[in-house]
Amino acid sequence: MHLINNAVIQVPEPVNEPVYDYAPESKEREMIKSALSELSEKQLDIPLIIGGKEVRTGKTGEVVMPHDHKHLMAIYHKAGPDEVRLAIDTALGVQKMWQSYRWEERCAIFLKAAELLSVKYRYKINAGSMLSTSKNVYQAEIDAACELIDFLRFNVYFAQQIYREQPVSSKGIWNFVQHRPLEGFVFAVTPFNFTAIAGNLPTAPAIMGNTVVWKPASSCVYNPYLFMRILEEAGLPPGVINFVPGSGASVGDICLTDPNLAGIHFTGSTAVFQKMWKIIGENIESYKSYPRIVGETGGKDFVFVHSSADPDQLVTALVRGAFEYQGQKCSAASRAYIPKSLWPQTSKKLKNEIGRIKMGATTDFRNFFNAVIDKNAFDTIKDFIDSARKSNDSEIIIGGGCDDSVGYFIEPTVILTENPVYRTMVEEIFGPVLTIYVYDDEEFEKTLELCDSSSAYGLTGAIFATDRAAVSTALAKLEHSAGNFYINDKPTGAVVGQQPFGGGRASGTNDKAGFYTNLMRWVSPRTVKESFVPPTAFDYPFMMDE
Ligand SMILES: NC(=O)c1ccc[n+]([C@@H]2O[C@H](COP(=O)([O-])OP(=O)(O)OC[C@H]3O[C@@H](n4cnc5c(N)ncnc54)[C@H](O)[C@@H]3O)[C@@H](O)[C@H]2O)c1
Ligand SMILES: N[C@@H](CCC=O)C(=O)O
Repeated sequence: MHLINNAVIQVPEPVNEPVYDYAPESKEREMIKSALSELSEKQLDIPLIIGGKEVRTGKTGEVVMPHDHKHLMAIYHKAGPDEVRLAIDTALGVQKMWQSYRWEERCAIFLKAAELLSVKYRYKINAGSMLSTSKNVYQAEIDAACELIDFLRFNVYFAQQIYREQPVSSKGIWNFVQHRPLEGFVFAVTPFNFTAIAGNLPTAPAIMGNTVVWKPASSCVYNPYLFMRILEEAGLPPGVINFVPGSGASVGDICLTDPNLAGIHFTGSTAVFQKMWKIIGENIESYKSYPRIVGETGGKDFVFVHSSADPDQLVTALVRGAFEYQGQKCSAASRAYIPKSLWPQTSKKLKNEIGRIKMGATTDFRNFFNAVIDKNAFDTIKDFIDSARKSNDSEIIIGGGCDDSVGYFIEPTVILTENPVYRTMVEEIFGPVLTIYVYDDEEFEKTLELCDSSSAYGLTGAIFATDRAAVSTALAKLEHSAGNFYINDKPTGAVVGQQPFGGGRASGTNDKAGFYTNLMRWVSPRTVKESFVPPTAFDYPFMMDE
């Protein structure tokens, strides 16, 4: 029995989790160092978790440190068809049980998980992120600890907001809307680059009462597994979220063609999302209800500069926006439009600043810059750099070096092009490569139009200008170019509850992660009308005898 009765309960007002700075001599620095040593020394054997039970298939993959790829951190078991079917059946089997929980009771579990992350597991999850995905301590802190905590606390709050929003009732009747979970299971498919996103995609539907099959990215299994254990410790009943690492297509094809598929919650590349959507389209007659399709995908994020911009602010934003986490953020600045008048001082300062970046392992806290995620990413990014080196359209003006002998290291790289549709100006690279196009100052508006039309994506973008009219023009001309638009700020680093995140065009369905609009996708509202004193005859008054 799950009953909290005789109380209108309110979830705590969320505030963003404070970000620790890990300064030398600080307590948190000491704690993270000790978590790093502990995790470096131990090898995990990561099972699937289905219905709360560990499942080991013997078909395994490896988790290595990207900045030291000979260092094995874990092996993980991969799901085969039988395990995927078991995970689906389990999710379906516990649906009634999970839906019998009052929403406040569900929320308590996720609030507890947030608190566990904040106080008990903060250093462990950050160390996991630093070692298994090569994030420096600050990047790990803002993601694996703070953003994930924020997702949990804010989503619970938004769930309450959704449940509270009710229609009016006229005299003699009482109307209400019940936000039912979806019928069937939700398939959560998560990317490698954010522990927070990996944690949010299965938990957002679960907060709204759904049960989930969760497939983490093969290059990011370690932290999702740690988080799965935290959810269990927080009291998540077995089977509500089923953790099934494995190959994308082999897990995906079974889940996507199951008649009980109620929705997909995806973040990853545009190509994979489009493939999934096609499979759903091809099978549309077979589902019990129309699957909700929610996907946040790739980007070709821009920094657009007006001649009135402050060069110091601009260069800092370019360095952070393009090169934090080695450019492996969907929001990373990967193309910039700079007016001729500002180019000489901007290019000089950019070279100086990038020259100060230290690259290496995440365990050395002086390194701003670490490795890219894996061999595939290394090869793809290197290929873009090699082809830019050969092309007549482009010139590598900073960086370009690649070395995978110890870790997957690619230098922060800047390409200059005179061709505004050169491939690195329009295609997503997902690595530390920024391409710059220098335009004539008087062609500001024309170049804004070019920025808007030249790439298929619409995720993030920024305008740098001190002239207010220029800001207004950019806001208007670039209205559909970015779902997250920044004025005099880098295009990365959205904070849950402050800048709801997501983009349109080829960048996704723009349901905005960490906002009530996303949670609305995981419910199917039922409207109920009760008549207190129903009429007892059909006649209208005008039909009465005079
Ligand atoms: N818009 C956003 O909010 C956002 C956030 C983070 C990352 N991203 C995007 O994610 C990409 C990088 O992440 P990635 O390399 O993990 O992306 P990816 O598309 O390679 O993989 C994402 C997930 O899809 C799975 N997958 C692959 N093929 C599949 C298939 N056929 N069926 C089902 N699942 C399949 C993968 O195993 C992984 O779990 C970039 O394009 C980036 O822009 C977008
Ligand atoms: N929300 C993050 C990006 C997530 C994608 O990788 C940001 O705003 O930088």
